[in-house]
Amino acid sequence: MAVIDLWKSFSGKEVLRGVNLTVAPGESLVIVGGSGAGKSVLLKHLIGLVQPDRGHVIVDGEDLACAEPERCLAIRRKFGMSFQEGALFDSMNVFDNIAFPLRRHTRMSEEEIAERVRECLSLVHLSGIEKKMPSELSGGMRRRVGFARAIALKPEILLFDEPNTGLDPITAAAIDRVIIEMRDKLPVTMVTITHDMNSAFRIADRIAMLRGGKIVAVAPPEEFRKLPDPYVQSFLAGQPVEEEVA
Ligand SMILES: Nc1ncnc2c1ncn2[C@@H]1O[C@H](COP(=O)(O)OP(=O)(O)OP(=O)(O)O)[C@@H](O)[C@H]1O
Repeated sequence: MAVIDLWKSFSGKEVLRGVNLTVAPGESLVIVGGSGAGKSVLLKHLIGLVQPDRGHVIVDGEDLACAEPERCLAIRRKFGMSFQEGALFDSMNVFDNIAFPLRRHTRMSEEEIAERVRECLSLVHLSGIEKKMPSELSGGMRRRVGFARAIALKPEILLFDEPNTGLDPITAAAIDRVIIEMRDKLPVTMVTITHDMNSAFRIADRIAMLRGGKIVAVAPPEEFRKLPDPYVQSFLAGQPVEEEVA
């Protein structure tokens, strides 16, 4: 997947100002940046939920930004998205939450769906909780059910939006282990946005920093740690800075 010279403004405010980024097949790329840097806006472009003012998002050789609406939907099916805090349907039990995309987008029988739900729950170490309601689950479990739903359709690319927000450090580390396991066990490419540098170092093959509407640094974790850029260093020291977008 590649992002080429992506620009986006909202009401005259430039949020993305020429983002360039490539993600290799099977790689786990983590995008970090201060509050308001445009991480969510960038993530929405990757999945075609937002159209750029200028630039391209290339997925398997196709330009998502130029694709016809039907083609855009087909390309979007290649993605699995894990939203902040799991974003489960509160009125459905765990089984129906994970079965939802399978019932909607495939012709699988209920038996096949049950088998796939079992497989997905097993991958996130939550076997046997099909009948539970989201309200009965802890924050970490809800995230993992969200992951199970995101992988149900066997996506090529998994997007994680702040997978650790609001979790205690131990639960956050457990979530990261599940993400790493998914990367190792599934033929999947991963893009995660986060503020959490501890998490970024655990789950990334490469870390990209978004600042001022551009990617200002991309490096594997160990190299990223040593980058001399003062902004990167203040970020690493746990002092995320408010972005000023004009
Ligand atoms: N639909 C929209 N309309 C207008 N402005 C928007 C819209 N979406 C995002 N923005 C603006 O774009 C900027 C970047 O927002 P974004 O949510 O991408 O930041 P972020 O890096 O994800 O921040 P955080 O880490 O705090 O979630 C913000 O100033 C936000 O107000």
